[in-house]
Order: sequence, then structure tokens, then C-alpha cells
Amino acid sequence: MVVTPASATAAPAPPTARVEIDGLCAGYARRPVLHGVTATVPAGAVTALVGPNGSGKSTLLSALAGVLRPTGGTVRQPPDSRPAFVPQRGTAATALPLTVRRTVAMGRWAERGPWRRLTRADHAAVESAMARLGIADLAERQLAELSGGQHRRALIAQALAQGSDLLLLDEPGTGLDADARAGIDALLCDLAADGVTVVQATHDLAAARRADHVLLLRDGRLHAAGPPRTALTADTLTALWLTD
Ligand SMILES: Nc1ncnc2c1ncn2[C@@H]1O[C@H](COP(=O)(O)OP(=O)(O)OP(=O)(O)O)[C@@H](O)[C@H]1O
Repeated sequence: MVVTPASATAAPAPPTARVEIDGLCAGYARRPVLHGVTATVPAGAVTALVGPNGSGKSTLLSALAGVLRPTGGTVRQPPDSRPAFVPQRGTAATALPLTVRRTVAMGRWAERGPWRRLTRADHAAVESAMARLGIADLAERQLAELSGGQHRRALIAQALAQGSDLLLLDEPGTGLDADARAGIDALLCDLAADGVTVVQATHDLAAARRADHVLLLRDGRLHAAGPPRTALTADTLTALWLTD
């Protein structure tokens, strides 16, 4: 594995870790995927998970989200950590008669519970999340009537409405046009500047280069880690995509 320092000369203080991953092994029935991954996710920064198809990015996100139990190693997070997770294949039931506003409001359930009335602050969080994702004008539309990109933005807004300090996104730019992708990119930077820790799995190398930190996976193992300038080199990328 290649671990690249931020700078060969300066010695900046190491960033605080929001998540510490130590020797993580995880996978599915009879299919081990992650093999002893050790890495840190810096707090209040954007981390990009990069790697070829099947390298284990989604599996790692699921383990960070707590929806996949490790078979070995540990994922250390602050107690009571409640990450907001947007999986690649959305879980919101499009068959249900749900408006976009109602879908985004479900993001408040973790805090409020599904049966309690939402407070004024909850409603403000929902409106703010829709506005930041550029879907305020779709608030009363049915989820089933949305385009793929609009649906994706609604699910990201739902995660944002949770107000979690850890946002996990599986390929958030998939299905979005260039403007919407740029908007998501800018949003993730803003969130990190506000102290939110963002982890996104992405095939978009340009987006990965704009991240603060990169974890490169290959065959379920950490191949490189560090800031993009040093982790996404021609050598590491060639090793990932052009060799067996
Ligand atoms: N629910 C599942 N049950 C069994 N195997 C799975 C499941 N989900 C993923 N896998 C397998 O685990 C391996 C890693 O998949 P994963 O989705 O984590 O990779 P990825 O890097 O996110 O890929 P992609 O870039 O294609 O999204 C693959 O071999 C995949 O077929």
C-alpha cells in the first residue's frame, strides 16, 4: 500500500480522525470483500473512495454506515454516531404516494421518530435541505414522478436533513447533469467547511481530485491513501486500472 504524506517538507498537524478503520474485513454470505482495510477518515473534510468496479467501495460505505457488520477488525466512531447514508440504489419506495417534501422530512425521523409532529426547526431543516439540492420547486411532486437525477437529489436532501456530522454518499453524481454534479460538489465542500465529514464513493476522477483526502481500493484492499495530489498519481491510477 502507498501512504502518501501531505507534504515531504512541511509537517502539518495530522487531521483529527472522524472514523478510524482498523483491519476491517467485511463482505456478504460466502463472499468476503474487504480484506484488512486500515485507514482514517479525517473530520470535517471530503474523502473520496476510488477504485475499479467491484473493488469494495460500496461495501466499505455500508460498513461505515453500520448497515454491514464487520467480520473482522473495527470501525471506530464517536459513541452515538448516526451517519446519514445515501446508497447507490436508493431505498425510498417509489411505489408509495410520497411527495418530495415528505420524503426529505423522513430524514428527521431518526431525531424525532416517525410519529411525533415535526418541530419548526425540523421543517426549517427540510426546506433548507431541498433548497441546497435545488429541488424546492419539486416539493409537492410525487417521488414516482421524478427523473432519475431529481430522485437522486431528493435522497441526498433527505440525508442532509438528518443533520448528521457524517455524510456517506455512494456515487452521488450518478445520473446528474454537469450543472447538478458541480452543484453537489460545491455543496459537499460547503458542508465540510461547516464541519461535516463527507465520504463519497466516486468514479469521477475530477471530483476525487477536488476532495481533501482519497482512499484507493483495489480488490478489497487499501492500495493508496492521502491527499489527491499525492494519492492520485499516474502510477497509482495505472496500477488500479491497467493491471490485473
Ligand atoms: N449484496 C451483495 N451480496 C453479495 N455480493 C455482493 C453484494 N453487494 C456487492 N457484492 C459483491 O461485492 C464485491 C464488491 O462490491 P461493491 O459494490 O462494494 O464494489 P464497488 O467498488 O462499490 O463497485 P462499483 O464501482 O461497481 O459500484 C463485488 O464482487 C460484488 O459483486
